[in-house]
Amino acid sequence: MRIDAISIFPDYFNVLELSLLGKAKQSGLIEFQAHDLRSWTTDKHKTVDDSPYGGGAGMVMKPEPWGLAFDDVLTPKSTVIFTTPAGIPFTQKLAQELSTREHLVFACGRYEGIDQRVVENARSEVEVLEISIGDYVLNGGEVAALAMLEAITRLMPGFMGNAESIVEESHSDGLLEYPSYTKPQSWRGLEVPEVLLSGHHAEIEKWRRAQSVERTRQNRPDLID
Ligand SMILES: Nc1c(O)cccc1[N+](=O)[O-]
Repeated sequence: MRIDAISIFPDYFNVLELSLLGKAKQSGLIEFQAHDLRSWTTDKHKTVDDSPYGGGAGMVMKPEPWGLAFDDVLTPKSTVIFTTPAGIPFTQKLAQELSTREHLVFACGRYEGIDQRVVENARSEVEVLEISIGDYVLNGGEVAALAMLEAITRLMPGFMGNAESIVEESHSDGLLEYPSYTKPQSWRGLEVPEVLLSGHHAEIEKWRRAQSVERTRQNRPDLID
């Protein structure tokens, strides 16, 4: 998979070198490049924003630099992801779907967002998704892109050393993950649940399933229809 990220703060993505993603890049599983949107400005001040039509607070990202950036970066097989609070919810299911795409382009807005014509223009050429990671306010789309990048790339075949580890995770089966324990067996007077020491795999699976359902009921009743 090829992944590009376009931002006025491309250094945000340097952190990817530290993680498994760095190894995936080295192994050739993923090609990643972050781009500075200002590379596509044409004035000496490298202007990327202007005041909003219709008035209102803040500034809006101008369409021209984005259009020139997409002209250079997009291919017919690209999927453009605008990270925005106004987007569809990012879910494990969506991460799974996006993990099979050939080329992802993350468009990271700042200020009050990107001129909507940038989305419309891109949509006339390639697949475009406006995606949100949650109902809270960030200063820009870079952090959201990093979260999505991690959730998507770790699902790619060959990315995680132990493929099983991505099977039993929260949200992989619509439920939250069961609680986990490791050595020591007793810690500050707190014991590991007996069933986990029994070696009885059927009973352990039954207990874990019940724990997942109970944890989901407590923390995410919306996931249980
Ligand atoms: N929530 C938010 C934001 O405030 C700014 C950019 C992207 C997002 N998001 O993806 O959720």
